[in-house]
Amino acid sequence: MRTAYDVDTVRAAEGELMALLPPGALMQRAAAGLAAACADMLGRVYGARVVLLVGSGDNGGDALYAGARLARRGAGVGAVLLNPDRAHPEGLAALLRAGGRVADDPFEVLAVADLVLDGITGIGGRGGLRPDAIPLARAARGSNAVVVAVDLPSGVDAGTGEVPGEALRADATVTFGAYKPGLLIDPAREYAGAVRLIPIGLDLPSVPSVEALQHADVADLLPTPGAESDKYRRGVVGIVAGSARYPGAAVLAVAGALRGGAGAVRYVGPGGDAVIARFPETLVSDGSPAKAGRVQAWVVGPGLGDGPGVDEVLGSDVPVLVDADGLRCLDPDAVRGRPAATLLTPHAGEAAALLGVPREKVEAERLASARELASRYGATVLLKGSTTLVADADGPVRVNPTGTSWLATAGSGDVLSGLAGSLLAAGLGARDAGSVAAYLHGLAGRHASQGAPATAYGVAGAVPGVWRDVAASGG
Ligand SMILES: NC(=O)C1=CN([C@@H]2O[C@H](COP(=O)(O)OP(=O)(O)OC[C@H]3O[C@@H](n4cnc5c(N)ncnc54)[C@H](OP(=O)(O)O)[C@@H]3O)[C@@H](O)[C@H]2O)[C@@H](O)CC1
Ligand SMILES: [K+]
Repeated sequence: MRTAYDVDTVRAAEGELMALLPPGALMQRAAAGLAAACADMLGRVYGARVVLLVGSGDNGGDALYAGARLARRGAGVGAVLLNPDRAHPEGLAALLRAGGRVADDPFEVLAVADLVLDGITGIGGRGGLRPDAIPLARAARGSNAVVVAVDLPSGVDAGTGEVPGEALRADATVTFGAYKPGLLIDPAREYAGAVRLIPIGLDLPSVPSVEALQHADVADLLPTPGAESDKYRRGVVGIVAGSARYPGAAVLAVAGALRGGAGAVRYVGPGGDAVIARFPETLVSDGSPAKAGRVQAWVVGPGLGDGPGVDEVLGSDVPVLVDADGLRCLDPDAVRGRPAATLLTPHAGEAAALLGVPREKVEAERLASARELASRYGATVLLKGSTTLVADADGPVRVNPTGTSWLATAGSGDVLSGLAGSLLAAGLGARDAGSVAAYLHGLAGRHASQGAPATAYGVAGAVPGVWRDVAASGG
């Protein structure tokens, strides 16, 4: 599991550790790791041209000490001090002692740099880059240098992944002690590039604020049929989807559900013929969900239009996944009062409609939006996007690391809802079902596309191969 901690938690752990160590020791650990990472990226340190962008806090101190280490190995290091009176004094002294210097003309040195270290702000930064820093960040980005962010790309919000103004775009970020949520959640994540974590000995709590499943975690969660399992014990998932206008959604949701580990898939709705034509193993009916037979979880909504079924399914006593058209007119009290789990799977536009805010606000504030929805509805919320989030009202939010922009294709969400519903029916809790489904779906999207456009049907078809790969990595 990859874990990320909010700023207060990191600072508290830092405080505890600093009390046990000689002054400055922690910053030296950070700077040593940072300098080593820069040396790796440079290949050859001797003769390399390194520029430090130095703000007024300890983030700038890290950059100065790392610059001193690189200068001692023969790099030409120039520091651009955004606020000369407040640059970290010991760090600056160390740089000058090692042969580094303060740059006279920032743009001149940036134009010829091999590597730029962004030490403008780290976890203490507030409110995006300030006007004096913006041209420097742009010049760094516009140069041929490798741009390395110290702890975080300056200008992004460490705790939320929000980017309140302009921020520096890095090729890589070297972060200390723990990932911060902003390194995993868009839009900030996009600014970080490849992230490298330098352990500095922080003692962090067992519960993070954000976590990302890795292959082995997913392998442990995948349902596997026992020797005694029959189709009913493996779980039956019911799909209420499709309409005369959108029959394909029914096929795609069923396609996802058949790949998700449930023992059987019941389909309820007007798309039965299309479903059977593709998937003869589906149990189809066109009456009401209650008459379709027992299921262990329901999926309701993909391509449903104004079709019936949402209220009836929400009135059942099994886990329910609500997607797409099912999310329109959702009554918070009806969801909150349910005796079993509810998993809502909106994209940003649907989440915005549920929250009564513009879509842009949800896209800019993904973590807060997912949490707010989860809290209003007393449900688990899977907010789709390039970094899909799965949130409950409290507890760690899961962020999916496998997404690909090729998944932004028609019908892809229908496959995801079927897949997640099937995992619910197989017995996974809503958070696990949502995050495992997002993980497999993201990988399946990558496999199906191989760098070219993929179809939703192709994504569903790629799930078994991905499942096998992931399962093979389990312990
Ligand atoms: N935690 C750990 O375990 C370890 C932490 N370490 C390091 O310390 C870093 C945190 O250092 P920090 O607390 O000094 O804050 P930091 O990020 O340098 O910024 C604050 C300064 O910036 C200013 N400022 C604010 N907003 C701004 C803006 N938008 N644009 C420009 N300036 C802005 C603000 O001053 P202001 O101008 O607002 O008065 C203040 O002076 C952390 O990220 C890591 O790198 C490691 O060394 C060791 C282990
Ligand atoms: K930084």
